[in-house]
Amino acid sequence: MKCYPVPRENLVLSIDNLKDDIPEEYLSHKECYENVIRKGSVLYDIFSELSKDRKHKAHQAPSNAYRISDGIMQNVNPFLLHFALFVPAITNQATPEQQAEFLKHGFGIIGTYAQTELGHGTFLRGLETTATLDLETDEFVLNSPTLTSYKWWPGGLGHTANHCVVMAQLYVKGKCHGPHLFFVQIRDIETHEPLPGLKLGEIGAKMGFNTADNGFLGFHNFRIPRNNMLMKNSQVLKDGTYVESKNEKLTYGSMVFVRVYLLSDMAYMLARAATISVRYSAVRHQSHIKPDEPEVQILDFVIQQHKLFISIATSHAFKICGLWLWQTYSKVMEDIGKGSMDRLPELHALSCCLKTTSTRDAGWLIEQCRLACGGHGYLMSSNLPSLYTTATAAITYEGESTVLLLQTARYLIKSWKRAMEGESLPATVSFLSEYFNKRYNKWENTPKGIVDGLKLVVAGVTKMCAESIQKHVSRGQQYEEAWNSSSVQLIKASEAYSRALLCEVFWFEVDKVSSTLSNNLAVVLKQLAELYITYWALEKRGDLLVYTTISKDDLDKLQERYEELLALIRPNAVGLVDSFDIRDEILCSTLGAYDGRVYERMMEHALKSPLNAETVNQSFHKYMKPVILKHKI
Ligand SMILES: CCCCCCCCCCCCCCCCCCCC(=O)SCCNC(=O)CCNC(=O)[C@H](O)C(C)(C)COP(=O)(O)OP(=O)(O)OC[C@H]1O[C@@H](n2cnc3c(N)ncnc32)[C@H](O)[C@@H]1OP(=O)(O)O
Ligand SMILES: Cc1cc2nc3c(=O)[nH]c(=O)nc-3n(C[C@H](O)[C@H](O)[C@H](O)COP(=O)(O)OP(=O)(O)OC[C@H]3O[C@@H](n4cnc5c(N)ncnc54)[C@H](O)[C@@H]3O)c2cc1C
Repeated sequence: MKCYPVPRENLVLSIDNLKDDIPEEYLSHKECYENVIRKGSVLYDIFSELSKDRKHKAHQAPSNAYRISDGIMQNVNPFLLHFALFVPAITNQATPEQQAEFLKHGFGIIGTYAQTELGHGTFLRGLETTATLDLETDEFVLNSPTLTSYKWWPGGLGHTANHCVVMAQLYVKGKCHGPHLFFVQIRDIETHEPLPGLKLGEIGAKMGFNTADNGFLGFHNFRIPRNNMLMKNSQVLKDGTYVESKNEKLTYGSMVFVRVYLLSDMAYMLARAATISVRYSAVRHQSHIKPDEPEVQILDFVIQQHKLFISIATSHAFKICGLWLWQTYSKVMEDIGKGSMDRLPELHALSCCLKTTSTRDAGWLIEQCRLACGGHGYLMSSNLPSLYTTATAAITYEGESTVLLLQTARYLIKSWKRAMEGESLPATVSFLSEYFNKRYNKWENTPKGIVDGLKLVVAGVTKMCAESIQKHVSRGQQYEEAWNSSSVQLIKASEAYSRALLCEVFWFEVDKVSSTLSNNLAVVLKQLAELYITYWALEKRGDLLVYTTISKDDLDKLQERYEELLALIRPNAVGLVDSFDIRDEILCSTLGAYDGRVYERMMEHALKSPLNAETVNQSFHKYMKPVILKHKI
């Protein structure tokens, strides 16, 4: 076995057979997959060696290896689900004995997380795949009773994984106990052939994520040992006794893990887009500001700064909030390990709204970065289109955004009711109890004043939702109907909550560490945090006018301060994206390379197009010429 030393960027990126002769965009769907498996297998080999001396920890922060693969597999790593969900699901949901058994082959197995079905993605209690206990043989029999019950979407399922964790409805002695997780081998380790009783395949081309190998899987009387049900939280004994979990939602823990991660993931996606677009904007000269002076860097247009600097600030906001949320997650997981689940609802609510806001913001901000680069941003070689399609997939996967915001709203409404009954609330929602005391406080045009104002918006909108639900109930609707009738406002409450959280955590975490930083760094970080908060105060000025005492004059002053901040950040803009420290081989962009040789790189890349291999394409003689000659006058 060829052994690699600990991979560092320069080592991994120096491995020759990890480079592409032909840009990925010129390969077929099948060639793309084969190419990414070729490269992914080299990386998988390196990580396997690296990880041999490390036990699979339940919740390990993403190593920078995850980032290196971004440069090598510009689209998506088909092994990603193995690391992102398959292993965490086992370490999070299986007993220690099961973990030892299922993970004994280490990286000898490649897994995925098979939960979504053709007919159900959001409503997990509606999943149709069944796992029925056979007492006589001490096995579960897995079945896909309908076409809609086929697993559909799991990454790596089509042709890569040989194992998966399957979410299926547990049936014991004729009784359904709801969705549970099962460890299932789906392909022969040696031949990679699908095991008998399975129908496996790939779901076809997508708008992006095309090397993720998302697949489908159908079961026909497929048998697994009873011990293959992940039994950390609930158990099925040999005699068929079902032992309930202390909290049935613990089964959903793997999804919380990824949602928490995605905040940091989006920070990195945005850092790449900001690096590309800001560097390009420093190179690109176009038009004049003063008619009698040369064409300017487009970065000198204030509106260009308005489009781009929010992405720099947002990347830092997501990074800092991602660390904060990760610490919360780790603490809650530790508490659960000690038997306390008190903070699980709070963690679920936080992860739902922050995952949604970070993925949505990453999507539209990356698109804004692309548009700010004009036509050249539309080239695949800029890497902005791929960043966009990869980031926006996250708005849907791991919990569709609308659905997750409604989950957070559920928590806000519960918290509001507790606040109105005088109960004490967790720190992340305690502001709800202070609404009536602070509603008419004098507005302060400071970052803290804005954060307080955004919290008043959350409380005010939540109050309005609670009143709306009550109104519908008093008119005869059931609670669930009243909830549905109020859902437009409920989404608004969650969105406001998420924004207030991001502003608060960003500002106070930066403020907290600023005394430990060099003065220059502290100044610039605070400028970014203030820019972020002021940007969103201006974006949400309508809500602030309704729920706080902010005045038109205050808003005018905020607009002035915002424009001052753009000017203050302008001299450091290129330095700020350089400080993301993303090397060219990972940035993969003709527009964003560190040396600024944009036009030369664009031409070099264009000449790699297969169409440029000859001056006259054969289609001229085969198709065009006969028509031209026929109609030639
Ligand atoms: C090469 C080296 C790599 C190294 C990598 C390292 C890791 C990097 C990872 C980061 C990148 C990740 C990239 C991933 C790529 C793609 C992955 C995509 C995977 C998927 O998409 S998996 C499938 C995801 N599917 C979902 O999220 C489904 C969403 N639906 C649900 O969650 C539930 O159905 C829903 C909507 C919550 C409703 O469930 P239901 O049972 O109906 O719940 P109720 O609404 O009735 O509420 C009941 C009650 O339960 C609470 N609840 C619900 N969910 C949870 C939860 N997850 N945790 C805790 N509590 C939960 C809810 O709050 C309610 O509580 P009440 O007290 O209010 O009753
Ligand atoms: C790129 C990608 C990778 C994926 N990888 C995986 C994977 O590895 N493993 C896996 O198991 N799954 C995976 N998924 C599936 C993903 O988790 C689901 O697509 C997601 O959970 C949404 O479910 P759905 O697509 O069935 O949409 P549905 O649940 O059908 O929702 C469709 C729309 O209906 C509305 N809606 C649904 N429920 C409600 C509600 N309660 N209230 C209000 N509106 C509602 C929402 O607007 C929603 O957008 C992946 C998906 C994508 C796009």
